Order: sequence, then C-alpha cells, then structure tokens
Amino acid sequence: MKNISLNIDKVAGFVSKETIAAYAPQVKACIETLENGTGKGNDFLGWLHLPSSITAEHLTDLQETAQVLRENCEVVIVAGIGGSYLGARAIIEALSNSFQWLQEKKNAPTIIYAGHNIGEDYLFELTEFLKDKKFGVINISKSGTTTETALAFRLLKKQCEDQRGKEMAKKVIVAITDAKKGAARVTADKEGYKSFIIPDNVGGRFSVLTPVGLLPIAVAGYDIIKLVEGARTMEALCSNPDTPFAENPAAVYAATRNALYQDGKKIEILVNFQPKLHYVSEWWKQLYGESEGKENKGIFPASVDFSTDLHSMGQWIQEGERTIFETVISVEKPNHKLEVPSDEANLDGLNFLAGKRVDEVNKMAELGTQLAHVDGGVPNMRLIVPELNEFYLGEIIYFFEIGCGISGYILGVNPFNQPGVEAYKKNMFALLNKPGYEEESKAIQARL
Ligand SMILES: O=P(O)(O)OC[C@H]1O[C@H](O)[C@H](O)[C@@H](O)[C@@H]1O
Repeated sequence: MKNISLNIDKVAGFVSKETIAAYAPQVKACIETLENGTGKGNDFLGWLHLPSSITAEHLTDLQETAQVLRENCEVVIVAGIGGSYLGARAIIEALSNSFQWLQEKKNAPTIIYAGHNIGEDYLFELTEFLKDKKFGVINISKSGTTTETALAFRLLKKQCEDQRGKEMAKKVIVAITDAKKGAARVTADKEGYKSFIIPDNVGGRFSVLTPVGLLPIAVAGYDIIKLVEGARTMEALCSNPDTPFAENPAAVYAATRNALYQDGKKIEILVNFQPKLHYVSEWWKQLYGESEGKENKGIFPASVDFSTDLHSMGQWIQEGERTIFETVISVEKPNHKLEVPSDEANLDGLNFLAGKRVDEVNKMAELGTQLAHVDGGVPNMRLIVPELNEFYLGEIIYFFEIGCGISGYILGVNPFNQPGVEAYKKNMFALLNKPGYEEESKAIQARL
C-alpha cells in the first residue's frame, strides 16, 4: 500500500538539497528529544505514541456512543473551539459529500459546529434552526472553561432539555473534557452524561486522535479504525529516530521549512486543489501557528483553496513580496469520475477538453500553478496523497503533528504551549467584570 509522500524538488532553486540534508543530524536529535521526553514542553507529548496506544476497546466505546447519537439525532452539534473542533471538522469535511446537508436521504446526523465564535446572530440562527430538530450535543473543551464553548453549551443544553426532556437530553449530550477539573466535567458528572477524557498530556491542537476528533468523526459515519491505522503507519515511520532522513517525510518537511525560513521565507501557504480540504488547512494553521509563533519567531501559517483563490490571492502569490513558500496537498486520485461532455456548437470553445476528466484539468491547473509560482520566486513543496480516505487523512494528521514537534524544536521554541492566547481572554474578562478580575477591570477601564 502506498503512503503519503513529500516532494521537495521545486525547493532546490531556493535552498539546495545539501543545505536541507545538512539538517539531518539536528532533526534526528529533535526526534530523539521527543522520544526521550527531554525537551521543552515534555509534559505534552501524549500525542507522540497515541495512535499505537489506542485500544480496540476504546474505539468500540467510541463507536457505541456514536451509535446512540446516530440513532437518536437528526443533527449533532459539535461544540468546541480551536483544537476542540478543528480536527473533527477537517476530517469530516474532507470525507463528506460537498452537499451533504442538502441531501434529502441521510445516512448520518448532520454535523453542525458551535462554540467557536460569539456571534449572536450565529447562535440565534442556530437555536432557531434546531427548534423542530431532534438534536444532540458533543460538548468538547479540554479546560472545560472556554467562554465561547461554555456560552454555546449553556444555550444548547437548555434547548435540548426543553425540547427533548431531561432523560433524552442525558442520552444525547456527551462531554469530552478533563478527567477532573473544569465546568464541563462538573456538569457532565452532575447530569450523568456519558463522557470521555482528554488526556492531560495531549494539547488541544494535537488532540484529533483522542475522543475530541474520533467521536464526532464516528458520529458522521466515518471509519475511525482506518483513520487511526493511517496515523499508526506514519507514527512507525516518522517517530523512529533511526528512519533515514530522506525516508522520513516529516523530518524532510521540518528541515525544509526551517531552511526556507532561514532564507527569509517567513510565510508558509498551505495549498489545496480540493475544496474539501479547506478545514484541513484551518486545523494545520492552529497546529503550526500556536506551536511556533512565539518569542518573536515563527513562520506565519496561511492557506488558500485553489483554483478558487488563484482568482483572488493568485496575484499576490505570483508577484507580491518574496517572503512566502507553498506546501501543496496534492490528491492523486479523485473518488468520483466526471468527464467533460462534447458540445456540437462548441460556443464556449471547450471542445478541446471533451472526453477529458475534470481532474485532468485540475491537475494541469496545479502543475501550471506550481511552475508559474516557482518562476515567480515561490519555493514549492508537494505532499502527495494517493486519495482522500480515512487512512490517508490519518497519515496526514500524524505527519503534520510530528513535523510540527520537530520543526518547533529546530526553531528552539516550546511547541506545546500557547501563553500568548491568554492576553485577549484576560482583557475580555476584565471588560466584562468577571469575578476575580476586579483589579484588571479597574486598570483596563482607566485605559479606555
Ligand atoms: O479545549 P479548550 O480548553 O476549550 O480550548 C480550546 C482552544 O482554546 C484555547 O484558548 C487554546 O488557544 C487552544 O489551544 C485550544 O485548543
């Protein structure tokens, strides 16, 4: 069976293969540091061997819980923010029919996301939509205290209980949170919800292979066993310090992006040519942004969906400031076949494409873009994915996770904390006069 692979040929004109290969000893040392747990943030390494440590019983428990939600709900709300929703959304959207929620016949509950914003209209419209729906909620928060998620859950819990009764609500509300602390844990225990634990040593952005991602993915009807299998395959290959550098795609990825960063490429753009991958990019942005953006350092992770954004951001990428590089997620084989029809009148002049698959056109757009961008001064890496299924998405998850751990250690930061995220929260609580923030409230009012 093929695996995902990384092609860095189109980086060679910017940093040489030798420069990248010279990172090999450092990369090996970083993998050993991860493996031995001797580096910064070593209390958050639970993700490193997570795939191989997931038991069959755990997966069965998740599938059985998913089944309860599938049988009792038309709609399931995944309430969470950041690492507590992006991984699930990335995988579900990558695997779903693009028009899933418009389908009349459904084989799984419609998944809707909440708790990731504080938009009053969003929440109002959601509660309106749910009024005549049999819905359930997966309430996900590692800390159990995140304002956005707690606020949405307060609304959804009440509505679910009012609409479906306390007993049914108990059945269709599931909590995924810390083992002991946080409001989500207190509520789950008090109300008797089924709950799953987010291990202490797995940070939010590395948690997609815990129940945080696995339960919503199973509810949506996707094969979590295959997903974990894919991640295990990459774990075996990429977390082993003895895998030769050139055969470890995560090692090569981490080395290449750091070599480019040293060469002045401060922005990495994750590119896809399949709109279903939009949320894979969103997940990736949190993974790399929160892990590396600290101590006034770090590559800025950006993303585009091509060819859509070639008609908006394409100009900037082709001719703007030369501080960017691209990493393209290139899916080799689409899951469906669609040919361009021939047309006798040929008014649109597209008969030269007649009989070709739409994907052939897409692939030429991809190749043409790569060549144009490289010509324009944009180094280009390609992560080649044989097809979009659970197995390869599992490989992608682990590849990017360990690539991030290695890359953060090369950069010299702690890739597993996110101290900067607290600054806005502190100000918001002070402005809202949250109990316990009296001093901060006074200080912030004086600044306004
Ligand atoms: O799971 P939670 O504790 O609710 O956290 C959700 C998210 O928000 C935090 O502020 C962090 O910046 C993220 O790393 C985290 O994934």
